[in-house]
Amino acid sequence: MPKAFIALGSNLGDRRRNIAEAVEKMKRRGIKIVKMSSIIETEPYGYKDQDKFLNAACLVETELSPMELLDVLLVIEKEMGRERRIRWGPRNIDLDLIFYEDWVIRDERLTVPHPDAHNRTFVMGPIAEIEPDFVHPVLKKRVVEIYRELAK
Ligand SMILES: Nc1ncnc2c1ncn2[C@@H]1O[C@H](COP(=O)(O)OP(=O)(O)OP(=O)(O)O)[C@@H](O)[C@H]1O
Ligand SMILES: Nc1nc2c(c(=O)[nH]1)N=C(CO)CN2
Repeated sequence: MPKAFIALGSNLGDRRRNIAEAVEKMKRRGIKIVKMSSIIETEPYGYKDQDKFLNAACLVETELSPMELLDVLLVIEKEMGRERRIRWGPRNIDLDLIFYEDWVIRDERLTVPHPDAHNRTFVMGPIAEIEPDFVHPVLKKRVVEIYRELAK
């Protein structure tokens, strides 16, 4: 079954509960959670004037196509009442599709690998924790190496 990595983030409301709820919702929609990273607290990236985030990542298995998987993630965000206001601003839940197998997708609705993931310690750290040897299909580097370079 195809494998994908999903990054989760929350900086509004009960952050830990929001992450747990999003994971439950993915399971209920038939997405198999193979590995779940630790949940870490991180300083806001991009738009800095906001509260700290909790971030995590999971490795999933799914028969959904990348676009179908994205749609499920967007539905879950919507069900959880997420409102889109500021780019890179506060949110109760953010679900990003980071990798889907070793596919490279450049569609107007979906870019995989996520185009900024390699610049984010809060994405590379959790993925490196669960699957350090996974190779970024564009950069051709292991995620643990990308993470180490970011953390320097
Ligand atoms: N790999 C991806 N994962 C999630 N969304 C994506 C991806 N590639 C493109 N998108 C598109 O991005 C749109 C906006 O996403 P979102 O509001 O979460 O952006 P953001 O969280 O502010 O920024 P970022 O994606 O850089 O974290 C989604 O509706 C989706 O169509
Ligand atoms: N630390 C951290 N910063 C962020 C995050 C996030 O998940 N974690 N998500 C954002 C939305 O794109 C913007 N900034």
